Amino acid sequence: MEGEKAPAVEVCKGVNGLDKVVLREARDCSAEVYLYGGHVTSWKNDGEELLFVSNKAIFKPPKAIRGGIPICFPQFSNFGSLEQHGFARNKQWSIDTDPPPFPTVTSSRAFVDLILKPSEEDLKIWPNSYEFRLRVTLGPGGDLMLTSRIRNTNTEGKTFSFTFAYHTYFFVSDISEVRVEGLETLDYLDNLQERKRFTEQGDAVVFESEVDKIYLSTPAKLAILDHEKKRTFVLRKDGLPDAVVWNPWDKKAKAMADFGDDEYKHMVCVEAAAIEKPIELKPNEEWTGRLELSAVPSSYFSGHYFSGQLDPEKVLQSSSI
Ligand SMILES: O=P(O)(O)OC[C@H]1O[C@@H](O)[C@H](O)[C@@H](O)[C@@H]1O
Repeated sequence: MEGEKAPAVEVCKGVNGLDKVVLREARDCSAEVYLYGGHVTSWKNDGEELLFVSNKAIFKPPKAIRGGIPICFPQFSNFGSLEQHGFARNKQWSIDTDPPPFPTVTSSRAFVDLILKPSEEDLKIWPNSYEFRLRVTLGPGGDLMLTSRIRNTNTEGKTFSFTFAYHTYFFVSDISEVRVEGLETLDYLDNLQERKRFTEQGDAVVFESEVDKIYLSTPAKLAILDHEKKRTFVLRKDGLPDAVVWNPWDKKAKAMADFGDDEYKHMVCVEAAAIEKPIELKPNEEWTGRLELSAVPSSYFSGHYFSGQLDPEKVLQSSSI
């Protein structure tokens, strides 16, 4: 007997009674988005979790959820006077029931539109009116797409600028066997060395200790290869020139209250971002930043991955941004 099919979009309660939206697609693919933070906390293909969320994550305002995809807006890190990574990740978002049309049509039914607007209190901290619309879509093949549209709704002719990141925590089986490709030969600012500028020397980014770097002017496509799982995450991004790579390693892990001591072994943050050149919006102007994630089997060739290049066969199988 066939059971009742679960809905493609369902609004329900998550941890601590917080509202969340569950998106479902065929083959046990799903995603979960909390209205608190407009925060994606789960993305599964074939029932397997692809994002990292800490066992110690605190699902309670005002602390941002540790893991998943926090949204950093209107400030990345401490690049300004606002709180670390801005306030969007610890605000209550709403479901946008009537979003303006999207230029690209999706064949997916599994999507949700969220919106964040400033309250009177928020305006005291950052005196700018804006509408931040976030669409989260789960594609029919299990890909996850996030589209942010930020509009300046200041009425007094005031331009504002902001920095931004999709602070994505990927689940990996063993960080010491992970490599990030697409960033080789690029310049980066090293957060561990007073944000001095260096040029990446390795043929990929690998992890043997704490890493906290902001790569500049990065390509639209990046890959994270998980050797043990033989899985590659492909990131495609648009409007987001920079990419942050972060793993806290053992010492910083111990210092974080909402992160397990050994959990650094099972996560890596690769964050599609706009940091070096802040986005400037005149009144009524809108900016769009898109991230598309897919998980594909890794290609293996004579004991080595195709270094520096993604396997075109595999990459072409997933839809383009
Ligand atoms: O603890 P938070 O505020 O979520 O930040 C986590 C990390 O986020 C990364 O994006 C930063 O580059 C790191 O410097 C920071 O430690």
